[in-house]
Amino acid sequence: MAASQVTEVSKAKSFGGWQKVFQHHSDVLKCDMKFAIYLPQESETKKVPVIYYLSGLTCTEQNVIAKSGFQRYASEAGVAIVAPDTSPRGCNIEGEDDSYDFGSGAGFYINATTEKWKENYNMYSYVTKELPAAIETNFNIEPSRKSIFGHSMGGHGALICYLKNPGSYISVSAFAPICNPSNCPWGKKAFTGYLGPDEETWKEWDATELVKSYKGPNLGYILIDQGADDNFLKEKQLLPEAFVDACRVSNVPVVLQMQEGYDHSYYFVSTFIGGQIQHHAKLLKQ
Ligand SMILES: N[C@@H](CCC(=O)N[C@@H](CS)C(=O)NCC(=O)O)C(=O)O
Repeated sequence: MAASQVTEVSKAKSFGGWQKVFQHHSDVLKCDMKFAIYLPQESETKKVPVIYYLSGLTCTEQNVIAKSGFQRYASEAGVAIVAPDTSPRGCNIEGEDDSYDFGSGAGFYINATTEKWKENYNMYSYVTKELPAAIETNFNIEPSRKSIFGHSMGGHGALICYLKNPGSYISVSAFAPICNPSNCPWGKKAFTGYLGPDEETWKEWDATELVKSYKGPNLGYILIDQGADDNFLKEKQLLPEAFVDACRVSNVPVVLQMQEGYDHSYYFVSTFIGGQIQHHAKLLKQ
């Protein structure tokens, strides 16, 4: 079955629009995938802009739709929000379910090159090409008006999708992104597994490296919210200062909002998701 053939799994009315989940077969991941889409009421009568949301480690498409309360803000702004799963599922790769930070639930939104993972672990192609094509075929979406954001591993995913496709996404933002995976334990483990030990090959998948040579347009600024009491910040998994320093060097506008007292959880994401959606909506509707 083609990826554009989607089957509805669930639907619930929310703030005048619909929170739906669909399933389809992904050719680039060679497995069945679920994704969530929130369709605001406007989409019943006209094409609406879309914001892709990439989730963090251990998540499926369910976490953000159940925990962040984003539907209120998406409805007010008249934008659709698409939330894919975080990795291929059930591929029968030895060890795929052994750890929370590698394999299932931890696709890192890159294309793997190592023998063991490259058949299935192509989340970058999935979220930048195959999924948008399926969304544009099936829903009332304006293809040229899309933005991207995400949390933690997904915040980094959003940054690399934006930086590797100049002009494709109107804006990007992130919650507590893993900013410099080549230099943190989560990233080193994932990149060694998916890309192999040659760190030179990691650079094209690391936002802090990519921004150093970014020459594309910036309609707005890159917006990052980071909890100041986030344990993963203290453990040096996130390294936002490395990303901000690299942006300064290449003159890419960035705003890092340190949020006093907040941790890494969905209590933090739900507090600031309204602000990030409004940031995107303003640029998407210009
Ligand atoms: N389970 C991991 C942490 C995983 C984690 O914090 N995941 C975040 C994204 S990086 C998340 O969104 N978890 C799911 C949730 O809170 O609903 C640990 O205990 O160290």
